[in-house]
Amino acid sequence: MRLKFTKMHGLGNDFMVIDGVTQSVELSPERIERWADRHFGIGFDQLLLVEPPTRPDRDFRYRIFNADGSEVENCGNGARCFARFVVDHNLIHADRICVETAGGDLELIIQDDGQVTVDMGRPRLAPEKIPFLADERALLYPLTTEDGTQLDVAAVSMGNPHCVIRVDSVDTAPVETLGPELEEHERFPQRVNVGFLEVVDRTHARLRVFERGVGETLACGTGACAAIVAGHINGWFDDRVHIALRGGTLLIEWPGEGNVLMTGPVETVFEGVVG
Ligand SMILES: N[C@@H](CCC[C@H](N)C(=O)O)C(=O)O
Repeated sequence: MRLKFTKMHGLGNDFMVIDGVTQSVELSPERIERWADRHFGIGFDQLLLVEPPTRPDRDFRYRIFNADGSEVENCGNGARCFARFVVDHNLIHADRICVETAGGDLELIIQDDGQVTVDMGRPRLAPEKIPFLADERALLYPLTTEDGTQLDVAAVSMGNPHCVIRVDSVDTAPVETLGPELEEHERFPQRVNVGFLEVVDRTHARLRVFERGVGETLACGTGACAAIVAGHINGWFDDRVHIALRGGTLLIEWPGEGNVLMTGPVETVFEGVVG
């Protein structure tokens, strides 16, 4: 099987993007894990697969696989790359693209300056929708770590699950230790992406994310949306927030209800063929 792919990134969160509309694609978790390897493979955080839609009101089906081979529901930085990819590969001629994902529908809007805005849909806050084990919905939940420390965390689904912890500084946040521990915490039955959020002021934030199935990445789009939603419901943010991730900055807009909008850049790195 010789397969054409494109290497892309959104703020350093990098992707192998495959056109599954004009090519027949056979994937397995082992093959994805091998390709994701940064020494023996192509190297990426997620593999994005473009497929024909299963519904007439959608342009494409957008599938996402983490570097560990697991298929997941949503990827925000990937959605921006997806929009650029389908236009550059002449799979569609439009600047507004509707896609279905396992985590819900998204609308992708290509701006005149090349940035892409993604309508990420509504955040889900009910514990059973995340999923998160809790008796009732709360703004912050007490969560006990292995060493008995009690943290206050927010739990948000942007189609995929996120745990958000407010920290004084992302520079000293225990991402490498607490990230993997909370990713597997028993109260998140489908594992979770763990965000460490520093509130700079009401319109600026900093964030590091330990992603489920990958490890710490340079940026996480759904993680940025989840962090701003968590901060907004707790009264820390206004409706438009610039959020700085390790690889660059996203604009997140959410007025406290309805859909979350995320705007940011996209880069194509190279085209390749894998055998
Ligand atoms: N990098 C992504 C999120 C990718 C999926 C995530 N690791 C998960 O397992 O849910 C983004 O930009 O949103």
